[in-house]
Order: sequence, then structure tokens, then C-alpha cells
Amino acid sequence: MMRYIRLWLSLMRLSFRGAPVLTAVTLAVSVLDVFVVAGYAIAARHLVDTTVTGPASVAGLVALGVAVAFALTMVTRDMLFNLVGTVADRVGRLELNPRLHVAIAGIDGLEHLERQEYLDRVTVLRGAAGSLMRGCWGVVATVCGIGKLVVTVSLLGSVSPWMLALLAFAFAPILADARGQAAVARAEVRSAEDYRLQQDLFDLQVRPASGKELRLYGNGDRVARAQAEAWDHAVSQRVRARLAAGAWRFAGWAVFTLAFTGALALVVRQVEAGAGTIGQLVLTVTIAATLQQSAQAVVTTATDTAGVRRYVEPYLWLQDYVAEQRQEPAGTTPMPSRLDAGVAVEGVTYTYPGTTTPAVRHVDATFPAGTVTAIVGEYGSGKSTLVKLLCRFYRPGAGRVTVDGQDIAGIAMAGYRQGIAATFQDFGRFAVDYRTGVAVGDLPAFDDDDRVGSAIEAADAAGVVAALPDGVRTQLGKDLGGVELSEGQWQRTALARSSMRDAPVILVLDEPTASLDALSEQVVFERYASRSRRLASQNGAVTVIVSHRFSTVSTADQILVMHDGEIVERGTHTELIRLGGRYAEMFELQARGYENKEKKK
Ligand SMILES: Nc1ncnc2c1ncn2[C@@H]1O[C@H](COP(=O)(O)OP(=O)(O)OP(=O)(O)O)[C@@H](O)[C@H]1O
Repeated sequence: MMRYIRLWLSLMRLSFRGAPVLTAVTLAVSVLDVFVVAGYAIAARHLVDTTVTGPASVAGLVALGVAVAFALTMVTRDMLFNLVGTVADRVGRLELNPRLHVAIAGIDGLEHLERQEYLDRVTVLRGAAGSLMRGCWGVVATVCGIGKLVVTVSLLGSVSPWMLALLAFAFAPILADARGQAAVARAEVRSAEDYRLQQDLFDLQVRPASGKELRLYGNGDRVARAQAEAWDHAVSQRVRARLAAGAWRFAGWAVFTLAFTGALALVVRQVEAGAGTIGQLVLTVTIAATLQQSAQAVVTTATDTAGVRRYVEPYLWLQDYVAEQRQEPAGTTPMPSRLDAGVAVEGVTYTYPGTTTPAVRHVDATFPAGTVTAIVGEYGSGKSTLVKLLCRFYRPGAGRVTVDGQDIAGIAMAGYRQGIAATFQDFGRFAVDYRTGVAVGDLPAFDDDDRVGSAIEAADAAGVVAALPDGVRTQLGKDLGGVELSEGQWQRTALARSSMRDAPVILVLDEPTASLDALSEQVVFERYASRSRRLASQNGAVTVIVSHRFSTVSTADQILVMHDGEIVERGTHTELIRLGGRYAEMFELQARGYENKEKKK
């Protein structure tokens, strides 16, 4: 409960910070709404009583008061509705949403984007800022609604304590309506199968594929009859339920109206007996007539606000998750700008959250400075996981990764990532202009046109740019009215992006050319090989390539063969072929595949 209160307070503070005037006005009108009906009823009572007993001048003044109060009762609800909508939307979009996105994007690891139960929450949260803010105002509306009920009912109680019973009767139409709606909902569930059936049968008749066969086999009439029967069955259940709901609603209102009439009769008796005034009668009519509406408003706002829980829970989870991530000790050591020893993986085991089998286990490997390492293995053997551990997207469950002997957990994250250039098999497709899509690969060099040009060249992507209508200024992604690239063109763009950094010490290529044809792949690899060599002599950079293509792999300084999360073979191409193990077998298979293809040609 305390968490909910704290959350409400923090959202309210945000609202005051983001839209102070609008928030203050909305709160003021909410409070005003608590008293308008009561104010109007009191004014009306005064008007009637002063008209009967007092001087005409006072009655005139009071009439003015009644007019103002009545006008207020007419406008406050609509005004409040619009104000809450505006302030919730504005603060949601301009204040809360950016904060949510920064929190989601600012988490260093990847779990919240990969683990389904986390991703579900993140997905719910993405469009939920407005709803969260509306929920926050829903709390205000519920509290004010209860306040309004208390004020109006107390006023009724001042006429006669018996009147307090009227509140209970005000809930009769609400309860009856709820029963009726529940019956409708049940009928919808019960008739859903018939409804789906008739929809399927209808589709059968109108779709060309099934339509052909229906005509051929002469089954059209039977299907049409079956559809009509299913439709009839579904509709009749729903109609019955709606009639029942109507009857419930009628009964609820009948009970309330009976109690309302009884209350009026009671006040009339009081007036007749000289124990009350006509003004009190008017007050009772005014308040009792709005009582059901006020009770309904409390129930509706409370139910709607409770519905916002589905956004509140993921929001609180995100807050906890971010806090937990921040608590992890942040490294402070700078990333070396050149490597002397290289990178090492020491006894690393990693199990994805939500799974029980480690994706990599007890992995030991060294990536000596200035060398190229290729990782091979069948699908799901742990290659990408190992690469992502090198990029520090996950923390190993056991063991450590070191750079020049220093545990990477101790290195400042921003510097560490700045020292890496990487392309992944599931590369990003950024819907921005082409130049931006490449330049974001190295933010400090964002405006450096030469660097962007060389990166495009390095990825052999100049041809892609030449084919774009506005060259590097072309907007990408058809969702934003831009040009949609082919898979291979997107991949080249990702490759160009990863070529932006001019002095990375770790170069990662995880299936970087999977979407390219063999010829383009060769061109890209030759360029990458020369970049690797340049970086190796410049700052001792290590290159790690995951690939299924042995033409690429065979030239690496060392090859790691992974199987079931472990490194099962390691060595140069020649050594591994000589070993005659798993690598040799895979190489043989692929070579035979190429041979067969060539023969067919
Ligand atoms: N985000 C994830 N959540 C849970 N399990 C995962 C996740 N990513 C990978 N795995 C599992 O971890 C194991 C290793 O996957 P990984 O992607 O590292 O293999 P891979 O060798 O790179 O495969 P591929 O050649 O298909 O890319 C697999 O069993 C895979 O199902």
C-alpha cells in the first residue's frame, strides 16, 4: 500500500513540475466538484425559504447565488473531464514517457529486452504513460467522489436521519446493473464458440481457396445453413442476456425511485407538521436526484482506477529493476586504449534467466592481442552468448572476462563499450536517414563526413547509397515514409555503423554477412581483414568472428569450436583438420556441399 501511495505522490510531483498551472487548476476544480451539488442544494433551499419569508431584495440576491451554483453544477463535470484528459496526456507524453524510455534504454544489460516476462512488462509500459497519469487522477477523482457523497449525504441527514438510508438505495441500480452486465459477459463467453464457428463458416464461403472446393463438391448450401444456425444460436443467447440485463436495470431503478419517493413523502409530512420548510423539500429533491449519479461516479472511477494496476505493476517492477541494476558496483578503471596481453575468458558459465541449462559452461579461452579468433559450432552451441559476454551484455554466473588481466566488471561501462566495434546477426534497422544510421556507430565522430564515408566504404555499402533516391540523406524504413532496404542492404548498413569507430580494441563480428551473397561476403571480409590487421598493429586489437562459412574461418589465427556450450576443439585450421574431429567433419561437409553445387552448375 505504501508503495502505491509513494508512486501516486511521485506522479503528482511530476505533474506539478511538468504542468504546474494545469495541475493546480485540475485539483482546484476537483475539490470544487465535491461541493457544487451541495452548494446548489443549499442555495436553492435558501431561495425558497427567503422567497416565502424574507424580503424580496434578499431573495433576488440568493436567486443570483442559485443561478451561479446551478451553472457550476452544469459545467464542472465536463470541465474536469477535459482538464484531467489534458493534464494526464500532457504530463504522460512530455514528462513520464521520456523518463520511462530513458530508464529502459539506460539499463546496461539486455535481460529486460530478451527475457519474455520482462519484455512483456516493457512492452506494456511503452504506451502506458498516459494511462498511468490518468490512473493517478483517477485516485483524485475517487477520493473527491467519496467526499462528495459524504457531503451530500450529510446534508440529507440534516433534514432527517432517515434520509441516510437513501444512500444504500442509490447503490441498488449499480448492483443490479453489475448483475445484468455480468450475465451479458457470461453469455458472450458461452456464445463465443458459436460466434467463431459462424465466422469460420462465413470465411469458408467467401475465400477463393475454400470457395473453389465448396462449389466443386456442391457443399455450399450445407455450409450456409450451418453458418445460419450457429449465428442464430450465438445471437439468441446474447439477446436473452441483454433482455435480462434490461430487466435488472429496471428493477434497480424501480427500487431507488421507490425509496426516493418515500423520502419526498417523509419531508412533505415534516413540512406539513411544521417541523420542516419547503426549502428543505427542495434541498432533498435536488440532492436525492443526483445521489445515484454521484454513487455511480464513485464506483466507475474506483473500478477504472483499479484497472490501471495492469500498468502500475510493470512500472513498479521497472523502478525496482533499474534500482537493482544501479546497485551493482560500477567499474571505474579506464578501458585500455591499446592491448598488450589481450582478452581472456576464464571459467565462464552463463545461464539465461528463466532457463536451467547453461548456454555456455566452464569456458576458458584467450584472445591474444593483435589476433583474429573465429568461433564455429552448430546452431545453439553458445557462440553468440560468448560474444555477448565479451561485450558485457550479461554478467557471467561464474568465472570472469579480463582485458589485459583486468576483470572487465571493474572497467567503467561507457569506456568499455567505447572500446568495442561490433556487428550482430540480429542487427538494428534504424528508421533514420542513411547517414545517421551509420554515424551513430561513433557519436563523437557523428559530424565527421570523412569518417562516415570511410565506414560506408569499409562495409562495401557505397553501392547501396548510390541506389538511394537522396543518397546518404535518404530516410530509411517504410513506417516513416522512407525507403525500405533489403536484408542484405540493412546488414551492410549495420556493418558500416560498426566501422565508424577508428580505434576499437575489441572487434566483434557475429555472423556479420549472413544476409550477403558469397561474392559480397568475400569483398566485405577482405576489407574487414585489412581493418583487423591495421587495428592489430595500431593498438593490439583482438578480432572475434562468429561464422558458419569456412572460407572466412580458415584464415583466422585460432579457431574455437563450440558444442553444447563448451569449447571442444581449438587450434588453427590446419591443426584442426589434422585432428580429424568435429571441425574437420563440418569443414568436409561444407566443402562437399560447394563441390555438389559447382557440379550442378
Ligand atoms: N535470450 C535468451 N534467453 C534464453 N535462452 C537463450 C537466449 N539466447 C540464447 N539462448 C539459448 O542459449 C543457447 C546458446 O544460444 P546462442 O545464441 O549463444 O547459440 P549460437 O551458437 O550463437 O547459435 P546460432 O548459430 O543459432 O546463432 C541456446 O540453447 C539458446 O536457445
